[in-house]
Amino acid sequence: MNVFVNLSSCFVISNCDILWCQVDPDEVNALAQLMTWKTAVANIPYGGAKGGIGCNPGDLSITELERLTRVFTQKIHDLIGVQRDVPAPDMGTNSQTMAWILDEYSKFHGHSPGVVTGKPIDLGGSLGREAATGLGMIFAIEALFAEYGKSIADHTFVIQGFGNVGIWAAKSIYDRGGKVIAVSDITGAIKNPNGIDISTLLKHKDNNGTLKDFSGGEAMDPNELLVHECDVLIPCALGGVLNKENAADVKAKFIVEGANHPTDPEADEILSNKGVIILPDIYANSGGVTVSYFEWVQNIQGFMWEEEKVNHELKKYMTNAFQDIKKMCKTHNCDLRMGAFTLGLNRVAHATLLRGWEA
Ligand SMILES: NC(=O)C1=CN([C@@H]2O[C@H](COP(=O)(O)OP(=O)(O)OC[C@H]3O[C@@H](n4cnc5c(N)ncnc54)[C@H](OP(=O)(O)O)[C@@H]3O)[C@@H](O)[C@H]2O)C=CC1
Ligand SMILES: O=C(O)CCC(=O)C(=O)O
Repeated sequence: MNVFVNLSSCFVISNCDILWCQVDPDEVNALAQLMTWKTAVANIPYGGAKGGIGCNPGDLSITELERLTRVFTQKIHDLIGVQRDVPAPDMGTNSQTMAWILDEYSKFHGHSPGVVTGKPIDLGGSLGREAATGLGMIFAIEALFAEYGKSIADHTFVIQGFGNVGIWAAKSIYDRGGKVIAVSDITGAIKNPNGIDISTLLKHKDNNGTLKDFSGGEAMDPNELLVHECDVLIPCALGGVLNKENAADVKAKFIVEGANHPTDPEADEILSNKGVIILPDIYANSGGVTVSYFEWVQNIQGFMWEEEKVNHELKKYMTNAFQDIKKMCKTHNCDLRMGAFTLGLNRVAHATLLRGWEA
């Protein structure tokens, strides 16, 4: 098994999200960098980091996963800390993983709820964290659609990935009257041009662990999903899924990057030339780390916020970040991805200069 961790340097405290999936050091390095720009765009006092283990959690028993997580924590416990680096869940990890990290870390350093975020509520987790990345994306889409006088209910959506991010995005779209017309997980894809009943699909996935054989939709080729006719495409699974092989065939008018780096640079150019509007990952999926920051603040305060307050603050951060990105786009006459990177880089550069680290 290939076990590694990459923790990047930070201004205040970095945020080391933990992936249990197929990973390699270059990819984790790139993801750590993305976190740095993401936390700057979100305007929260974190840097960026990422750690991962190359494994398929689906192949491991619960006790194997626990042992793996505890050994991983034994290797990194001196690198993380409430005021140093705060791990959070990412692909293939969840609140249970965070509970094991917290417990193992606490054996070395004493009980420290603030050392991880995305943990179970009963161990000091934040209300609203589980939904935060998906819901944050919805606030991002609403901020974008407000520019066109449109709403979620006017649009059709296709979602790749039905895990933490995909599920909460689908639920939030469904609750607002939007039509999710196709979704996929690792086992396959389903479509329904009239809109999938997401609450029934969730029960099906809970009971069967897969989208397969769902009676409220028709099976479709998962490779077709990304180029399926729709208004908004939301990749919420792997990186690099939009590439030069399929970008020209994408029919969506908007892409909202729930996954990290789902669009490779060649695809980005092809899609931009086609006039597709992309809400970039470092903004679109920043709701997760934003509520992780709220969780850490609550742990330090020793005070739990109501879910309404968490969601209200999340909406404020997502809306403010969108306005800040738009200002960059206007100033530099650029698209949203360039606007978001410029915003993030400028904030990091400004903080660097203030600290006297001028080269
Ligand atoms: N969790 C978070 O807060 C954040 C996550 N992200 C990013 O969002 C993405 C998803 O993360 P998250 O939801 O947490 O991960 P999860 O592990 O909860 O879910 C991943 C989903 O992707 C599906 N999947 C895996 N491989 C494929 C494939 N080849 N084709 C289609 N679907 C596939 C899985 O299928 P199955 O259900 O069958 O296993 C699962 O539904 C990742 O890129 C992650 O880095 C970004 C910001 C925050
Ligand atoms: O910090 C978090 O809560 C997780 C965020 C995350 O995994 C990401 O933004 O890629």
